Amino acid sequence: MKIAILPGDGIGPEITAQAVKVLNALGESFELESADVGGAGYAAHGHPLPQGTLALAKAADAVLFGAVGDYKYDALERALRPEQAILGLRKELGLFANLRPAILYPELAGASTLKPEVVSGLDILIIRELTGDIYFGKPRGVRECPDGPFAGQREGFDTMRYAEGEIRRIAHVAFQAARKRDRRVTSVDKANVLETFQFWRDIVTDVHKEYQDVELEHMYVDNAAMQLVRAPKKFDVIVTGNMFGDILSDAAAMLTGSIGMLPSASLDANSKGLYEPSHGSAPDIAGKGVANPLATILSAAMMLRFSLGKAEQADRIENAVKKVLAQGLRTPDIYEEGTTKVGTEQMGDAVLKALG
Ligand SMILES: NC(=O)c1ccc[n+]([C@@H]2O[C@H](COP(=O)([O-])OP(=O)(O)OC[C@H]3O[C@@H](n4cnc5c(N)ncnc54)[C@H](O)[C@@H]3O)[C@@H](O)[C@H]2O)c1
Ligand SMILES: CC(C)[C@H](C(=O)O)[C@@H](O)C(=O)O
Ligand SMILES: [Mg+2]
Repeated sequence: MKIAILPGDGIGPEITAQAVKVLNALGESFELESADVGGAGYAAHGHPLPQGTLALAKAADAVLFGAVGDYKYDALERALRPEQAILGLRKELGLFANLRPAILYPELAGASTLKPEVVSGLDILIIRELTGDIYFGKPRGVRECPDGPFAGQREGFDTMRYAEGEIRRIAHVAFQAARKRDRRVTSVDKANVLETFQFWRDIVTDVHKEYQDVELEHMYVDNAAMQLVRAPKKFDVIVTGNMFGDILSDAAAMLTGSIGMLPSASLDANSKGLYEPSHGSAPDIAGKGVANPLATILSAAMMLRFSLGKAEQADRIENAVKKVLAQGLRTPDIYEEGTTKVGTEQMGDAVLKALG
C-alpha cells in the first residue's frame, strides 16, 4: 500500500515526521513517498501543487498531509499561494466529506479553556462539506460596484452555491455516521438569511426521510457557535457547509484542549482519503520543536481505519496516545501544572514507545 506524505510548511514537516515514525514502527509494509506541497512546492517547483505532487497523491492509496501556509507568501497572486495546494487536492481528488472528530481525552479536561464539567466526556463529530460553498463558487473577484451608495468604487465578491447532489451526498454521510454513534444529526445552516442554506435545509430534510431512525435537528450557525461553547456535549454529529464547518471546527478544537489535538479525514465517495490535522502551519511556533504532533498522529490512525483497512493498527495508535497522556506528557499547548512538558520529537518518541 502506498502512502503519499506531504509535509508542507511551517510546523508541517516537524509534526509529519512524528506520524511517519509511528507508521514505520507498525510492522506493516507500507510504501511511503514524500513530495513538496504549499510554500515548499512553490519554492522548489514554482507552484504550490506541483504536477508530480498531484500525480503522487492520485496514485497513492492515501495521503498524509501536514499543513501549508506562510505569511511570506501572502502577497503572491492567489493561484500561487500555499493554501491553493490543499484546496486543489480536495477538489482534484473529490474529497467532499471532511470528518473532524472532537474528542476530549479525560486527562486533558483541565487543559481546555472551558470548565471541565462542560467538556468532560465530549465526543462529537463535525462533518464539513469540503468541495463546494463560497470556497469554490464562481464568479468571484474584484470589480466595479454597479449600484448603491458605493457605485463606481471597487468591490470584492464571492459566490455561495450548493448543487442539490452536493448536499444530498454529504447528508447521507452524516446520517450514516450517526447510525454508528448516538443517532442524532444537527444540520447547521443560515436558512433565515441565505437562499443557499434554505435550499440546504430543504434537501437535508428530504434525505432524512430515508433515515427515520436518526434524529434530525436544524440549527442556525450563530446559535451553533454559541451552543458549542455552552453545552457542546448535546451534539452528536454536526453536518454543515464548507465555510461554517471551517469556523466551527476550530472552535470545537478548543473543547479538546488544543487545536493540536484535532485530527481530520477528507474522503471521496470510495473512502479514498487525505488525512491532516485541522490546524494550520503555525508560523509563530515553526522550527521551535514545540508543536503538538498528536493531531497528525491521530490523523494517521484515521487513515489506517478509513482508507487502509487496518482498524487494529489505528486502535494501537489511539491507545498509545491515551497512554502518553496518562503518563502526564504534554506539549506546551496542553501543558498544566503537575504534568511533564515535552517537545514535538519527545512526544512522537513517547507514542512510538507506547505502541506496545
Ligand atoms: N490545512 C492547512 O494546511 C491549514 C489550515 C489552517 C490554516 N492554514 C494556514 O496556516 C497559516 C497560519 O494560520 P493561522 O495562524 O490562522 O492558524 P494555525 O492553525 O496555523 O495556528 C493558530 C494558532 O494555533 C497554534 N497551533 C496550531 N497548531 C498547533 C499545534 N500542532 N501545536 C501547538 N499549537 C498549534 C498556533 O501556534 C497559533 O497560535 C496560514 O497561512 C493559514 O492559511 C493551513
Ligand atoms: C488553509 C485553508 C484553505 C483551510 C480551509 O479553510 O479549509 C484550513 O483552514 C482548514 O481548516 O483546513
Ligand atoms: Mg480551518
